[in-house]
Amino acid sequence: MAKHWADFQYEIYLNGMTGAVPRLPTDLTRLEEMAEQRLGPGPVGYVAGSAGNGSTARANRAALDRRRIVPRMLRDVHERDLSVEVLGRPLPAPLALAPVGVLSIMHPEAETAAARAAAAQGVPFILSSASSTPMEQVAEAMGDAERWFQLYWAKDREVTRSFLDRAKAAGFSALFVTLDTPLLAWRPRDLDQAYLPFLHGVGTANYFSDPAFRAGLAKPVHEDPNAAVMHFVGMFADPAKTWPDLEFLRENWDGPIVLKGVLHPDDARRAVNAGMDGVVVSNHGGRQVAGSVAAADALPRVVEAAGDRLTVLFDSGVRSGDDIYKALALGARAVLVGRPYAYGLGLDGQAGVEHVIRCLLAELDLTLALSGHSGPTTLGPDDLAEETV
Ligand SMILES: Cc1cc2nc3c(=O)[nH]c(=O)nc-3n(C[C@H](O)[C@H](O)[C@H](O)COP(=O)(O)O)c2cc1C
Ligand SMILES: CC(C)CC(=O)C(=O)O
Repeated sequence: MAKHWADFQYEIYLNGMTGAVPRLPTDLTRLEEMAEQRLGPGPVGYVAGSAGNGSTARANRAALDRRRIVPRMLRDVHERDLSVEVLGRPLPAPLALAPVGVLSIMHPEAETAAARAAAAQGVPFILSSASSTPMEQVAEAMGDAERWFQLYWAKDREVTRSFLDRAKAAGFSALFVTLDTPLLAWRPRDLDQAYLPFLHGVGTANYFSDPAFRAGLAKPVHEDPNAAVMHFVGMFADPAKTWPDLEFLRENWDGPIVLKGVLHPDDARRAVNAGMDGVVVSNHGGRQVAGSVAAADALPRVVEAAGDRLTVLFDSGVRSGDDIYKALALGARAVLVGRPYAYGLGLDGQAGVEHVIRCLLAELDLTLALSGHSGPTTLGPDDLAEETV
């Protein structure tokens, strides 16, 4: 019998018999405020912030909230199984941790703690190129657990080649290429505090440890760390890239390649033509294009364009199990979650990230069961109604 993630609720109640209550809230929307009180406005502002006046991030939430679940009754849900296949891999649940850069601003154990949490719960961890921990260290902490690598497609081809080689050698099985960040967006919350984490003693050790990256520096990192950061800022992404450039990645990566940040159905068709394996329908959690379409509103059209030719994943605004349910009903195979686990990490390290994963999946399990589904595979658009205000 598959694991029932919902059992977490009775574990919490039973622990309560000895006076223990969860160290973190089980409504994950409360984490941001707690994290800000504990960790201060700079780091939490960076994590919480978004592009422009925040309208994209708000639209992400509104698009999920506007869709309502239409539960079905009397459908035998006593045995449930949340497992799905993603990119040819069996996963225990339709969830992965999104790539989030420089996690050392949240916790000293940074990506290592988050990756351990993912491994402990059986959820894939997507490591950011901009990790504050070298990818080999993160991989070692994960044993043989499922890990995927997110690529910022650098201007310097040798850095990209080096990252791909390192990721392969470190056992990352899939490549997520982020397309929506050819430049860093206008982010007022960071600009108003003049806070860019890379310049606050954090650096991005994943680049700084890379021989091809270091070869481009005039001075060693320790002699001029700010110059190294500015070199990173100038080269980590390449606004000159176009669709034919994907051939280079296809030639240099044997495993699945997923394009992250696709919102237009024509771009999904282009992904198919370029031989890609999947897309993440995402607007980067509202952090890139101010005024962008909400990710959940873009999802159905991308799903339709992809047909069965691409694995369609989803992120941007997911804060609860019912949000995951809605994204799956709109056609996503699985979802990624970003900020909630970053706050969990900041507040309680590995245990905090595990708490976030367990809350999301317990709530998903219960939402499915209470709505008449024994697993994600039977969900469809008919399980949702759209509120018109
Ligand atoms: C602090 C922070 C850093 C991020 N860094 C990266 C990154 O390095 N690479 C990337 O592809 N996406 C990055 N993202 C975007 C996430 O992968 C994901 O698309 C987004 O967080 C999803 O929205 P959510 O935070 O509402 O769940 C970052 C997001 C945040 C909040
Ligand atoms: C710009 C990156 C290095 C990090 C990122 O993706 C983000 O802050 O959203």
